[in-house]
Amino acid sequence: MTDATDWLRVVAAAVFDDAGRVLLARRPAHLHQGGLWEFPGGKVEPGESLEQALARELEEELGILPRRSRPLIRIRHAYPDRRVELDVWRVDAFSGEPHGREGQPVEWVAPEELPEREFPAANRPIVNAVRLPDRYLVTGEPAGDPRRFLARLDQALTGGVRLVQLRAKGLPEAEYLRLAGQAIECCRQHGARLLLNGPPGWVERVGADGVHLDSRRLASLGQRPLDSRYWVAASCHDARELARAEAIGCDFAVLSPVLPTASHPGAPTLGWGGFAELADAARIPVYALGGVGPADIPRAHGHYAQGIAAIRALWEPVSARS
Ligand SMILES: Nc1nc2c([nH]c(=O)n2[C@@H]2O[C@H](COP(=O)(O)OP(=O)(O)OP(=O)(O)O)[C@@H](O)[C@H]2O)c(=O)[nH]1
Ligand SMILES: [Mg+2]
Repeated sequence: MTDATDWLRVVAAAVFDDAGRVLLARRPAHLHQGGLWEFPGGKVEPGESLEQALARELEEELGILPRRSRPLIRIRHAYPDRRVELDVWRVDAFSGEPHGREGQPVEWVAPEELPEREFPAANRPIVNAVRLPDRYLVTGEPAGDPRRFLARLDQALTGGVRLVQLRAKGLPEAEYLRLAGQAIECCRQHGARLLLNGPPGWVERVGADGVHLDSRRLASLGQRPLDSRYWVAASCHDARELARAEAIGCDFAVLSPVLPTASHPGAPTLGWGGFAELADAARIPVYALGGVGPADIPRAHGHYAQGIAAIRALWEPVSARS
């Protein structure tokens, strides 16, 4: 028996196919959390590295060998009868043909359909991590002709951005809402999601995909402002704000500043070490923001981040990049 005070170390995998679907397995009815869907995986054995445990479990349960994998999220969850530390990896290439080697049903599922499945309680943040991309664009302030702003947005989306926060603190309400409508249309054309950095009530009015709460709104809310069909994200700067974002049921957070930025010279920064400590302890996916760009994505993944969030590094016109 496991000592009740111990954390049971588990590795699990979000295995993706070339069509972007993820592989689920159904837990046998007699096991812990039986009958629910899960990401294939199992207990780490003594002396095993996480990568070794991942390769062994995927071979035992699915008959595949991971060829390209990276950390996705680490979540600790206390069930009434056991406490698990789930190290979830994203597997983007593998050899072999996956099948339920232990007789368990397996199924390829599109990420957007995951919310309809029933998972163990620990899996809510994992499902969000699977559904979220590795970069989150925060728009620069619109200035002048909105057509220039929309052209830039289109350029970022063409470059692969799939999640956008419309941040335009300087615009009056009517102009913000008009721009939001146009930005949503632009995002739709690329299959991307748009979150409003504004009052949650605006989201349904313009048909956005969710809300991004700044620190002030996060502090003022006692509960999640929108239902689970929408994304709810929050800007955090320390453990207290992250705890608040989790407590009100946010889907993910952005934690900053990781590194010094041109917009806040001399401001104290977390550094990657400080970031990793907070992101690891968080129970929701966390993006790294502040002085980081797409080139930092692998490093972010090595520090418990979902990926990077950026204004400058994702928003500059391509021609202006060196
Ligand atoms: N594999 C997997 N386990 C999960 C998930 N979510 C979750 O809470 N768990 C919990 O993590 C633990 C995983 O153990 P497991 O039963 O898969 O272990 P295993 O493959 O080594 O099984 P075995 O001990 O029967 O050989 C269980 O307590 C399970 O409830 C998930 O998505 N995937
Ligand atoms: Mg298992």
